[in-house]
Amino acid sequence: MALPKKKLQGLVAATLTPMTETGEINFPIISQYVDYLVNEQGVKNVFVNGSTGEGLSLSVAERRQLAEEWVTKGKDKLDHVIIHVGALSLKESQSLAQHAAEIGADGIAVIAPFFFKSMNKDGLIAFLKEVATAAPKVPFYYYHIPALTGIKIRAEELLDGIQDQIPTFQGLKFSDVDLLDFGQCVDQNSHRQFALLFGVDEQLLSGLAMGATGAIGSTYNYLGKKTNQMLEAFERQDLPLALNYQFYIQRFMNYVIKLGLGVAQTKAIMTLVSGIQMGPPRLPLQRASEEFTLGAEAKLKSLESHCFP
Ligand SMILES: CC(=O)N[C@@H]([C@@H](O)[C@H](O)[C@H](O)CO)[C@@H](O)CC(=O)C(=O)O
Repeated sequence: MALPKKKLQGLVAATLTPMTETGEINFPIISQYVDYLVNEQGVKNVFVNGSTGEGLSLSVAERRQLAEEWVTKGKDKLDHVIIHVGALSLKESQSLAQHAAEIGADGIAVIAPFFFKSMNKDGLIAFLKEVATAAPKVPFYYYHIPALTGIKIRAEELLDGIQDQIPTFQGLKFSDVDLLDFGQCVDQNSHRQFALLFGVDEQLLSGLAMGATGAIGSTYNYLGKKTNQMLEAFERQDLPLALNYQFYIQRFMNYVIKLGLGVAQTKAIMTLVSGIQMGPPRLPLQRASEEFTLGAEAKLKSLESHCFP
């Protein structure tokens, strides 16, 4: 059975894909990006080519090259580099999984195919199993994000008996607000053998209370430090302080969600906070407006002085 070299826990940044003004991947930025996450945000795990990373908007060749860049530049700095290898084509997904294994990625994750959809567990498991088999020594994570895939198969149902089918299965990325479903996944995981990674950043404290073992999300790129402080407070059972951090994060997220938060806007926020140029998103997404960026900047400044004077 494939076991992670170290248990995947804590925060995992769903990385953005830096792009040049002409829409090409800006590979030289990755090295700086790794150092920023580790040194400024205290985040040592990354999830590459996911939703935030516009993975499904990249070509297979680009996805391979980007995965390689993160593994190479993250060597001896990052604890886990998880590569999302989900695709609509099983063949593409398998070739990305095989490639992830060849370059020494720490794990692979797969989203449910969302054009021709499997309406039942058996079809989805069969697809996931075929992908996992292409990388038989690499820990496998299922990426549950029903709002984007339209696949309504509950995570608790999928998890039930999954390791009998997919021996490399190591955990779940749960990007949904259904805490009943998440709670039932935790309940099934009584021996804590799987990583159950919560994916709704603005509600992470609820996920932790239900038993999340870690979290994957876009905001850990630029709010990793604050979220780590929340995790520490929760660990010490200092709930008032943990709530204070969660409310800080929620106030900001609530503000930007109302303005229309997506990958383009996350790129703008990350550029603002880190100073690293993330560039525009790839079409059909369009870059964030200047008004959005100015608003986000002002909100961050005012929150900083009000919540942590
Ligand atoms: C729908 C979506 O993009 N969800 C994000 C969250 O991190 C999300 O951006 C955050 O909670 C703000 O709403 C992640 O769950 C997605 C993710 O980890 C990924 O990029 O693969």
